[in-house]
Amino acid sequence: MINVEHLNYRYPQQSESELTLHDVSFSVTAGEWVAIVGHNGSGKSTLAKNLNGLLAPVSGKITVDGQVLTEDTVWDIRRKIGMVFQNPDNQFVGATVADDVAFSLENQGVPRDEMLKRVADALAQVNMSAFATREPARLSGGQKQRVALAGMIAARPKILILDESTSMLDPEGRADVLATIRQMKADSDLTVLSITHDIDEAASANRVLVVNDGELVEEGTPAEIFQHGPALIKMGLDMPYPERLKAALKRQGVTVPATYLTEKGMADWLWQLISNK
Ligand SMILES: Nc1ncnc2c1ncn2[C@@H]1O[C@H](COP(=O)(O)OP(=O)(O)OP(=O)(O)O)[C@@H](O)[C@H]1O
Repeated sequence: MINVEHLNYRYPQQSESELTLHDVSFSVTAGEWVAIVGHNGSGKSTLAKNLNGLLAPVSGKITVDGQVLTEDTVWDIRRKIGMVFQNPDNQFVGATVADDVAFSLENQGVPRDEMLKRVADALAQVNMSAFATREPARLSGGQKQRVALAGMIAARPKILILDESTSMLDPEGRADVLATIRQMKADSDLTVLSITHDIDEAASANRVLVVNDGELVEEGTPAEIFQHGPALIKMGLDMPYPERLKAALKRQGVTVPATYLTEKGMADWLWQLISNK
């Protein structure tokens, strides 16, 4: 669904010898959920903006749903990609929350009855029905992120790119959004690319890509990547709780399993450890 080959990108004010993205190549198959992690400033947002043509690379090739990204195809490609940014303020166009969620549907020429239904359903999914007639600018950061996501649910893009779009939500809100995305994936063959510092969001992905200083340095399943323990912090991820507990036990001289443990796995292992004493 997404294919990136030898992508190089520099901002106009950078010198010829500098690159913000350096020789980045990866593929995402249809229906896959890929998380992109990396420390602040490593180039993740720049990569996302290259994917939908908001920024044009120095060199390299991007193919989205079989179309090579060029000046001629950029509008077609943008229609297939729904993007939710960390700070959705700049994305709001409607006078009310409902207008805003409806905006892309109007552009797609969706009939009015269906549009109203899709908007109501999308707002219900993100628990924002009560805010339908409010002004988007007056909402809290987390509410804005929910509305931006509702816009994507209603628009039904083939690809959803989330750029730290759960960062302003509390843990419960984040869990709700992840559940909503899982539901969207179950309803259609949605491809998801999520840029995140949140370990639960990364754990929801099929695959994790690690970006460091503009280069793709590693990729693996969440379990493979999480085994890095404390090094995860350098990768821009918060360390998962079982890994933090494992590190603390190891410091106390306890022999801990080398494999990645989920919270349930950790509870089972601890139970066994205590039972054997
Ligand atoms: N508009 C811009 N002009 C010039 N340089 C920029 C611009 N936007 C970002 N950069 C620089 O490009 C590099 C990569 O930034 P980018 O926002 O892509 O990183 P990121 O990994 O998404 O970071 P974060 O996790 O903080 O969002 C940084 O050094 C940043 O300062």
